[in-house]
Amino acid sequence: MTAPTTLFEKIWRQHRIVERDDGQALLWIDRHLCHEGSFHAFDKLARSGRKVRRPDLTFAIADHYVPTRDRAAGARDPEIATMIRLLGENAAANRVRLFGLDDPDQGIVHVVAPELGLTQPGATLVCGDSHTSTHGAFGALAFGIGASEVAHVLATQSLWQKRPRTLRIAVDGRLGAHVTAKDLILAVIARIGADGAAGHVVEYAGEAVRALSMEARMTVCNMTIEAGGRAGMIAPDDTTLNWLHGRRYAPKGADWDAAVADWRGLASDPEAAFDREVALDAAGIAPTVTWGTSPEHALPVTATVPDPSNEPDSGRRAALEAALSYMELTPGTPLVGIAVDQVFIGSCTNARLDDLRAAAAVLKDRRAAVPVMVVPGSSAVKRAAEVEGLDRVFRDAGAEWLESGCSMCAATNGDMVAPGKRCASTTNRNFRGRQGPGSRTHLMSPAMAAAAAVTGRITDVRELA
Ligand SMILES: CC(C)[C@H](C(=O)O)[C@@H](O)C(=O)O
Ligand code: SF4
Repeated sequence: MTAPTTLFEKIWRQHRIVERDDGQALLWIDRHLCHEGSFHAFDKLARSGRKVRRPDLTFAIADHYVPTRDRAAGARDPEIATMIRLLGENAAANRVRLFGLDDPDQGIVHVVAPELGLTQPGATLVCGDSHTSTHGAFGALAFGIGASEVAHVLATQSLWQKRPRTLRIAVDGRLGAHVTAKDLILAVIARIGADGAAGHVVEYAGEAVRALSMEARMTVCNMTIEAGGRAGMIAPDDTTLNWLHGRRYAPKGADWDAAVADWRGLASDPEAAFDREVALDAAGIAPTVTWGTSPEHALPVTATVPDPSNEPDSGRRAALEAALSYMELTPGTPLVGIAVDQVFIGSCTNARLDDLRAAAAVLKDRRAAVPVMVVPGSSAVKRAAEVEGLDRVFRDAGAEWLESGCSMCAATNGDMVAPGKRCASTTNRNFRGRQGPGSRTHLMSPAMAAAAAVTGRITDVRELA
């Protein structure tokens, strides 16, 4: 009898080329995704006279710098245009498949790779981007890496990694009406803290997680990094296999059957031990929004802005005070009713088809009271949404329907929230200045962001008449 093992351990062992006594292992990497930020690594590779070792396992996708308006004109800002051009040049020089600005499959790397079937159960997948944790939703071991690691993977298709610890987060019971994966993960982060999963690979389990769609699972795994986690993962099941079947890069025919036979074994054994376990009750989770400048500053929308004077630890008290002052909020103010200047529906967290459907369901036959940008997660999501008429719903509500990319999530392409303005956003980070210098961000689900659009205030979508 072999000892019971976790899903993480199974993938780790299958990819380990060597493991040293200090816990560092050299891992084989099945998929490497690159966006515009990878130019440093390509430079390093070129300077050492090397080429990409496995161009067939490397994919380049333009997302952070792409314009969301008037795309045919390209990026106007020369520095931004250079970033997009460099990705294309580096991909071409290394015979790497590029999904560039004009590609019908362009989109945010963490939306596009799953859509194309590049993300597969049991695989190791890396990208020079922290939200690579998204891909763990398929039962892959997927994590973000730094620039020198990107260069290492480009050159060798392998990577040294320190063995992480394991944390299982079990969410049992059922989520209530209008309570989504975004609320679930914000509630998790509020509970364990922005560094609560540091050094750990998180496996999400439990009835509420099993009930989530693939899109929703990606939302959960995406934000694992906001709890400091190395990676997030969910064991593959019928939901995963049904979603993946028939996608462009998914195995076909007999290869599919063989892959499925392997993937069916990818679950933590019932007796497998985790370094830590956390349990939550889904029924206790309300629509959740952030009030501060860290994703852990999240509360049920029915709550009030916290009072730092209740915090006994002086360091933490000062941090809360600073967050409130940046956000220009007063302790005790109900979250419901806080006026927002604009709404952003987009990002690798919440701009898949399901997310756009949820936002459109709220905006249907209503008008937005504030400016709203809707940026689909990929060009394919955009087309699919248009087939369903979601673009009409958004436009009729007065929202802008734009081209896919990271856009106002990190404001790298120039789409920004103006200083001092408050944005209800479906993104994953509410750091100071994240959506532009001086911007104020409230994270929430697509349905909640749509509700905020309708009233111009933070609104409990369950109460929207
Ligand atoms: C630019 C990129 C490296 C960065 C990340 O690592 O996540 C970005 O995608 C973000 O969301 O902040
Ligand atoms: S959408 Fe936002 S979080 Fe996702 S990769 Fe782009 S900038 Fe990062």
